[in-house]
Amino acid sequence: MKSIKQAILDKQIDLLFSYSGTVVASGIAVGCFAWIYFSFVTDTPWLMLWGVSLIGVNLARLYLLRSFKRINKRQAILSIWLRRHLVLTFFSGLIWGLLSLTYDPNWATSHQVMLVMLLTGLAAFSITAYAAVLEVYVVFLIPLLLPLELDLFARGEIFTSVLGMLLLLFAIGMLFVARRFYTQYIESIHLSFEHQFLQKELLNGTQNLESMEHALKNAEQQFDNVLETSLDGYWEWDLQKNDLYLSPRWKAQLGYKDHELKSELDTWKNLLHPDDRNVILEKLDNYLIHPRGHWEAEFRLLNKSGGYRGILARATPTLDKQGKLIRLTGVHIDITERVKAENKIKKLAYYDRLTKLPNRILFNDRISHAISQSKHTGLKLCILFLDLDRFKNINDSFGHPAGDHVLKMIAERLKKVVREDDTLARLGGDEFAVLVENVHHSHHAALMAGKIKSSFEKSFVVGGHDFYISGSIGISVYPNDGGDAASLLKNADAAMYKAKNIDRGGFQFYTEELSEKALRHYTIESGLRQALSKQQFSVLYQPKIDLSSGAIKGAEALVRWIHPQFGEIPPEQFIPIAEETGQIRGIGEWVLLQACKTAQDWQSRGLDIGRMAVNLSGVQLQSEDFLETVKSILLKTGLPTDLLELEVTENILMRDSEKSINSLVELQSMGINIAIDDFGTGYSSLAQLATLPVDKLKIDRSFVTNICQDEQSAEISRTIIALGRTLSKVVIAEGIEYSDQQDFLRQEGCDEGQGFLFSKPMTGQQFVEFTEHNGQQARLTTLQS
Ligand SMILES: Nc1nc2c(ncn2[C@@H]2O[C@H](COP(=O)(O)O[C@H]3[C@@H](O)[C@H](n4cnc5c(=O)[nH]c(N)nc54)O[C@@H]3COP(=O)(O)O)[C@@H](O)[C@H]2O)c(=O)[nH]1
Repeated sequence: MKSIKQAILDKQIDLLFSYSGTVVASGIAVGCFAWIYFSFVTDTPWLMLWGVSLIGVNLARLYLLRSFKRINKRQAILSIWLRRHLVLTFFSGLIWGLLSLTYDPNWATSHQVMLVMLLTGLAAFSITAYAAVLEVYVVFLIPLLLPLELDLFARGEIFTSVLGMLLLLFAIGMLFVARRFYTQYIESIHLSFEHQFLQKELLNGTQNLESMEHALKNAEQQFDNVLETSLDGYWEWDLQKNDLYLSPRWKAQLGYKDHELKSELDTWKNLLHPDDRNVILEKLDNYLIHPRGHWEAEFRLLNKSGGYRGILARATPTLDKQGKLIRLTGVHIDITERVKAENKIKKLAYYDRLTKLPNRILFNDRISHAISQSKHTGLKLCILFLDLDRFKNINDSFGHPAGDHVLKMIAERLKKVVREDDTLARLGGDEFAVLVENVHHSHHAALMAGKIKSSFEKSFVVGGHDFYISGSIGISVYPNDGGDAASLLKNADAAMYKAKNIDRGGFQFYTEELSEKALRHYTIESGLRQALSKQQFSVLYQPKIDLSSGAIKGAEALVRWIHPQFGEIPPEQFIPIAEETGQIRGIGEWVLLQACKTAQDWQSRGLDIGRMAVNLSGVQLQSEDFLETVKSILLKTGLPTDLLELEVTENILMRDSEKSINSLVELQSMGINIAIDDFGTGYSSLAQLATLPVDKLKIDRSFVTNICQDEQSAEISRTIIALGRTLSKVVIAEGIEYSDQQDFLRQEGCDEGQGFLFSKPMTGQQFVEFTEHNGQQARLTTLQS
C-alpha cells in the first residue's frame, strides 16, 4: 500500500509523461525550423553539431516516453523515471540554451528577435507540460535561458543589458506562473483522490446498507421462526402504556391455551409461587428504577395442573433518548428439569446417602451461618460430637448391611431428640453431630447430651439381634471454644475422646488442655502412615515362664513405635488408631515377619525358647489374604508351624464371625497354637469356648493385678484355671509383677506366667542374653518361692 505522498508524486510523474509527448514533438519540429532558419543566417559549423544534438536528445526523450507508457505503473518505482526525465529535460533545455552561442550582435534585428522569441516561446510553452513537477520545469528553464542571459550581460551594452534584464524578469515571471500551475496540479490531484475515496466509500456504504437490510430481513425471519418453534415463552411489556403481551407459547408453558390467560401483569404476579413473590417483585421494582443491563430472575410459576414450573426470565430493556426505560422484552425459559437436577446434586453433595441427614460439608456450612447469626443475637451455640462406642464390632460381626441398618435407626432416634431448629448431621462412619443454636447457657447442651444418652437405652433390633449401643459425646461452645466451624468441631471431637476414655457412653465439655490430646491423636494417625516405610517400628520380646519349673516356655512379640516427635508411643495408643485406619494390616504383617525371623534365628542358634507368640488384630483376621500372608511368612522364614502362637482377644472371637473362626480353624490345623488374650473380659460361655479353635487361655492382667487383694479377681482367675483344665487348654496369667501373685497362680494350677516379675519386654539380643545368663536364675527364683 503506497503512502498518500507517494501516490501524489506518482500521479505528478504520470501527468508529466503524458504531457511531455506534445512538447517533444513540437520541440523536434521547432528545432528543425530553427536549424534551417539559422543555417541561412550563419555559416558556423557549430550549428550542425547543435542540430544533431537537439534531434538526438529529443529522440532519446521519445524513447523514454514510449518506454514509460509500457511499464506497469502500479508496480514500477516511478521516481526512477522522473530522474531519467529530469536528465533528458536538462539536456534538452541546455541544447536549446546553447543555440544562443550562434548569436551575433551584427545580425539583423529580425534574427535577434527570432532567437529571443524562440527561446522565450519555448520557456512559456513548456510550462503546461513540465509544471506538474516543478523541478522539471526549473531544470529546463535555467539551461534554456542562462547562456543567452550571460551573453547579453557580458556584452555590456545598454541595449543588451536592458534585454538581459527583461529576459531575467521574464524568467522570474515564468517561474511564478509555473508554480501556480504546479499548485493547481497538486490541488486537482488531491481532489481526484478525494473523489475516488468518496466514490469507494459510497460504494461500500451502499453495499453495507444492502447487506444490513438483508441481515435484518433474516433476523426478522429467524425471530418469527424462534417464536413459532421455541419452547421459550416470549413477553413484551410496554411500560408507557403498561401493556403486557404474553405469547401463546408463554401460556402453553404453564399448560394454558392462549385465550385462557389474560395478557396482563397481574396474571404473572398471581401465578408466582408465594415464597418467591416478594423477592421477585422487589427485584423487578429495583430494576425498573435502575435499569442497568439485562433483567434476569429465577422463580416458580403455578401451572394449570396445580404444580409449579421452574422459570428463568431474561429481559432486554429499551430506553428512550433520555435514558428512561420504556419497554422490556423477554423470554421465559422452563428450567424445571434443571432445578430438579440441581436439587438432586445438592442432596448428593450435602446430604448423607444412608441416613439422609446433612453431611459434614453442610454441617460446617450451618455452623458458619449460625456463628454469624450468633454475632448479632449475642447468644451461644453448641456442637455435640457423638461417636458410637464399639460400633465397628457390629460391622465386623454382623456385616455392613446390619451396621447400616443400625445407623439408620440411630439417625431416626436422634431426630426425635433434637429440636426442629437444631441441625443433626452424620459426619461419616459412626460419627454424628448436633448443632444447637440460640443457647442462653451451655447447660442446655448437657441436657441435650443427656437426652441422646437416654435415647440409646433401648436396644436396636436388627435381624433378630438386640444391639445395645452407647455413644460418647464431646461438646464445644461458641464463642468460648472456637471462633469458626473447624475449631469448634475439632474441639468437640477432642472432648469426645475424653468422654471415650473416662466416661464411655457419657459426655464431656471441651477444655483447653484437651486440644493437645486431640492434636496428638491426629499426629499419631498421620505419623502412622509413614512409620513403616521410615522404619520407626521395632519388636520387643517378653518371656513366658513355666510356673512349676521356671523354664522359658515361649516369648511374646510386642511392637514398639518410636515417634520422631513424641518418642516411644505405647501400642495401646496407636494400635486402636491403626485398626481404625486399616494400617494394622501392614504393621501386623511386619511384626509377624520379624517375630518369625527372630524365632527361626534362635532355633538355628540352638536356643530352644518354645513358641513365639504374636498378637493378632481382628482387622487382620478379617482380611481376605490373611491366611496366605501367614503361610508365606512361615515359608519365607522357615519357622516350623508348631513354634508359632497367635494371640487373639476374647472380644474378637466372641464376635462370632464365621470368617474369623474358619481362619483360626485352618491356622490351628496347620499346627499353629491359638491363644485367647485378655481372657475374662469378654462374655464367652462355656459352650462357645468348647467349640472355638483355641489352645490357650490368657488370664487378663486386670485380674492378676488384684488377685491377692480382691476376692472377685481371685475367684475369676480360679474359674479360668479350672475352665482350662476342664477343656484341656493351657492357662497362662499375664501381668505378674509380684511373687505372691505368682505363688497364688501356681498353687491354683496355672500353667504359665508372664510379667515384669520375670522380665520386661526386651530386644532380641537382650532376650538371648536373658535366656543364657538369667534363665537359670529365673527358674531358681520360681522354684524357691
Ligand atoms: N495387634 C497387636 N497388638 C499388640 C502388638 N504389640 C502389642 N500389642 C498390644 O498392645 C497392648 C499393649 O502392649 P504393651 O504396651 O506392649 O504391653 C504389653 C506388656 O508390656 C505388658 N505387660 C507384661 N507384663 C506386665 C506386667 O507385669 N505389668 C504391666 N503393667 N504390664 C505388663 O502387657 C502387654 C502385653 O499384653 P498382652 O498382649 O495382652 O499379653 C496389648 O494389648 C498388646 O496385646 C502387636 O504387634 N499387634
